[in-house]
Amino acid sequence: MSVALGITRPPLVRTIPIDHPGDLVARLPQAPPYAWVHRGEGMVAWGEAARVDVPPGPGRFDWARAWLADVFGEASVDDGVHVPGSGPVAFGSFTFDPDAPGSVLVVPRVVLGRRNGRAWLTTVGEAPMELMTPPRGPGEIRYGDGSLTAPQWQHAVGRAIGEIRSGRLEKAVLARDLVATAEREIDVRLLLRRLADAYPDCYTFSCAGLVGATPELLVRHTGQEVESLVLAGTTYRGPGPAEDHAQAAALFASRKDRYEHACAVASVRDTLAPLCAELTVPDQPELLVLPNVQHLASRVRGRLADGASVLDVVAAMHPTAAVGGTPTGVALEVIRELEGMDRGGYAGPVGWIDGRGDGEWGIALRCAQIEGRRARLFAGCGIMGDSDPAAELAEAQAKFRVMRYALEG
Ligand SMILES: C=C(O[C@H]1C=CC=C(C(=O)O)[C@@H]1O)C(=O)O
Repeated sequence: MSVALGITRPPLVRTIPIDHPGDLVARLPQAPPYAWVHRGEGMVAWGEAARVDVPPGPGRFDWARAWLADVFGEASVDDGVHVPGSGPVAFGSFTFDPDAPGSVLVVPRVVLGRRNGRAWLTTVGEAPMELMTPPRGPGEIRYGDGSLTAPQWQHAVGRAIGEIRSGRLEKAVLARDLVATAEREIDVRLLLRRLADAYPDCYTFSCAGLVGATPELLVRHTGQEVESLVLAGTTYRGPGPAEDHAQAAALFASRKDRYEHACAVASVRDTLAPLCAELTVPDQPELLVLPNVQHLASRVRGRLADGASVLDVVAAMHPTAAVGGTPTGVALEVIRELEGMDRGGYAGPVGWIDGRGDGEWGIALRCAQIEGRRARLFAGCGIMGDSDPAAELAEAQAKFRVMRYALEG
């Protein structure tokens, strides 16, 4: 199963402390970038020491774990920093649908990281020379419908509402896609720059062409500690603080949004509880205010009962009700029946894992799959029995704003 590319064996993975790397995103050379950045900290990476397409199917996380054990296991590691993210690291993106192709793991050749003010540089084998050209804008962007037009999607939402009212399920998250075509090849570094600057409270990510700024942390794993930020229930930003406040108050008072949120929290609680010796789930959600929308948010914290890695936890948690629905199995059937598209990596787990099993994985939201001059943008909404299709469409448009801004500036 060994797939390391062009690296002498055993590959030497060396991590050294470094002084002030400055802005992480600004240090990316002209190579397909890997990134996980939150409030200026995290990691950026480039080059591919090893890469694998994870075979689709129900055993994909087990397969990924075995691959990682092989690749990390054969490395000779000299880690002078010893923090989560130092030493060998893999970035990964898993498709939403376990049966869809497109899940990938990559061990970059060079990683630049910063955590709690400490910075490091990891190299696998000889660090490649890379061009430090400034990113160029993509020029004019044209948008077209993806799998469904807006009216078709509203119709699908209406059908989901019918299924919910008939008692088949309680909640389904329906998404749609838009296709953007740029004048010139899209330089992902520019998108990362804009996302990290405009959405510092989100996790700006890039992995194998999947790029976005997600507010939803599926799981952070540090030693035995795990943390998840559950989001569901959305309203708009007002034009000023008073309107913002009124929108937020209406969100907290909305039965539909509170129940939608409760479903998402329950799905996370129920999957984490058997893995954890301790688990804290807040009674009430808090408010997460982002530049485009406001969300109901619950921070769930736990202490793992045994030595599960972050990927074990990801495998147990995906898909949460924030992107699938309740009950999960029926929601996935309804999504397949009504959405009319393959979600690809959208709403799937995206993040990184290190050799100790620590890592951070988000749910790939507010994102696009980039290929050359083309970007496929995704946005979805939690549908409940009392949802209004027009309001859900407007919510999806607000969520698209993140990637539209990344492309257009
Ligand atoms: C499915 C998405 O958002 C989820 C996360 C937060 C709030 C959501 C909502 O209110 O519908 C969704 O559950 C998306 O952004 O594509």
